[in-house]
Amino acid sequence: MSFGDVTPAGPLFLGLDLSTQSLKGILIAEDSSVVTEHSVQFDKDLPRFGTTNGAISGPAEGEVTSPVEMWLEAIDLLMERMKAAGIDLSGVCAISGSGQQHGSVFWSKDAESLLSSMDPSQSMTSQLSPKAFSIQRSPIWQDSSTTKECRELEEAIGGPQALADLTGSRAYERFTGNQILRIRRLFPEAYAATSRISLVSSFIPSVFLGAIAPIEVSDASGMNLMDVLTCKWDDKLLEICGGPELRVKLGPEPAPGGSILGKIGGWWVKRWGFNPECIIAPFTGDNPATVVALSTPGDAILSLGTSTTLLLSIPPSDTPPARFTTSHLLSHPTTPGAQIAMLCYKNGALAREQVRDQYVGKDWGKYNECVESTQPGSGGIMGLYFPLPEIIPPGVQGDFFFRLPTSPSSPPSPLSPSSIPKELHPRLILESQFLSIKSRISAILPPHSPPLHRLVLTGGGSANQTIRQLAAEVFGMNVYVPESKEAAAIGGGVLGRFAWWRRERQGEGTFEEMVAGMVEGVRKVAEPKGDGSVYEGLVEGYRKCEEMVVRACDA
Ligand SMILES: Nc1ncnc2c1ncn2[C@@H]1O[C@H](COP(=O)(O)OP(=O)(O)O)[C@@H](O)[C@H]1O
Ligand SMILES: O=C(CO)[C@@H](O)[C@H](O)COP(=O)(O)O
Repeated sequence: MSFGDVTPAGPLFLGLDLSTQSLKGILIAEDSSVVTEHSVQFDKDLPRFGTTNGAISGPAEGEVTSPVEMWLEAIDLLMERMKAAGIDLSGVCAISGSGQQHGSVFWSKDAESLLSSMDPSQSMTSQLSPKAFSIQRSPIWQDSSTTKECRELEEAIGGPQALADLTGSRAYERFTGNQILRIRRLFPEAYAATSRISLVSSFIPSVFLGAIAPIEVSDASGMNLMDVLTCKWDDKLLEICGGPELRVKLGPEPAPGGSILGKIGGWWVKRWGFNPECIIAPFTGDNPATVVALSTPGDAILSLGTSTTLLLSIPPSDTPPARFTTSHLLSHPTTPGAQIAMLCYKNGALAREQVRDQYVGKDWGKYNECVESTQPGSGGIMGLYFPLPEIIPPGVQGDFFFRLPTSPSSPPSPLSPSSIPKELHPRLILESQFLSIKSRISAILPPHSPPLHRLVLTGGGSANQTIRQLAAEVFGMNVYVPESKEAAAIGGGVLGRFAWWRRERQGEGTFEEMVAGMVEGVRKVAEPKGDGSVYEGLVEGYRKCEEMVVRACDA
């Protein structure tokens, strides 16, 4: 939806989400209602980069990158599309947003001068790329090439639990500190030529500011470089991953959400008609931004984008929450002392899409018919699908099928893929993906937490009513969705609004005070039928199948 040459009066806030497959731009009003949405799909709209679902695999084993020039060109194109839709950007008071987590951008020594002197008659892409970057293809979260670096980091810091206690996570291949360690080892010249390193979430505000922005606290939690409780860089981790020069390359200590990084650069005012008083606030990771947009105490948020990600808000407490080697704890983007518990799966929407294409054709309608024509529990068959090396459980890859035993003391029996009826696969992947999450939720909830009472879905897959209904059945919760499935971009708009709202109050006020009394922007779309006993009874069976998959992959 977009307005012609009439843009609503009143302050507007632009939220951007630079995710794996696309760049989304959402304009929201002061009450966080959506005014207009636009997007750029990387594969379809920018085919010259040759990405598949926004990424390039290889050449090294496990290597997955995205061209930074593609991200720049997507921003240029998004602005063109918003202008063509008649959006008057002079009403935008603040810009913030989100980026896919863990991805890294390596700026060259010419970057700052190039950023600060862009000619409004030229595109950003033509002026910044490739000269502003010492590495042209940015490692992203789907990369799994840094297992060796992960083990080195854990050993140097005292083991996976010690690293999780310090940073909120054990070492993960996609986490930026391990990516930096690998780049420093394999491409020392490029590393030496790097003046600054950004996350995707600090890369975007840099181009709006015309200067390199600091990394934001919540997204910094996805690097294995920051103390998750103090929100400061940890010198020992920096030394291990990037040497004595890394602190300079990372810039200042991570910036909290709701702060003001500066005003928009002159290039944006002259080329696109932004108000010179428009402020730029720190962007955050797409998942923390989703929490900003949707989180209400007692809600579980499930993002069904390229990654499947479960998010739980953890309020401030006198005792820091436990950290685990099987999940993530992130600092909260807007509330000091609060955190976010996160489970993240690499085989999310693309795995579901692959099952759709392989067994029912490129048609979500047919996919849904298969789900609805098969029974809950799939007649005792379990299917686990990991086309990419998975994060949870770590390192497993391939498709695995089992028949659950009738006796709880017996193990599941492996089945051959050829024995599985084609029409069962759409249900099998949804049930196993959701059962994996269901089997882990209670472990990541802080002790004495109130029971979760709602599941809020977002991301591309949340548009699918069949998936919504199956989620309600598996989790035994009422399912809600926001006005737009682009919660990360909306969260970005809300972050910009928060920075603007605080400036209006001379820097005073909390995020909770700002959102208090706001209309909740979610609606109920599904509720569980029956007593949910089918899926409660399948959790242990799922766990046994997963254990067999881990053993088979370790063999
Ligand atoms: N009707 C649908 N049913 C299930 N999945 C869908 C549907 N529509 C889109 N998707 C999935 O949504 C994914 C894109 O989600 P999105 O949240 O935009 O991704 P990201 O933000 O990670 O780039 C696609 O990979 C696609 O498979
Ligand atoms: O790695 C993670 C979180 O740890 C992923 O959630 C990325 O942040 C990608 O996000 P999407 O493209 O799936 O939105």
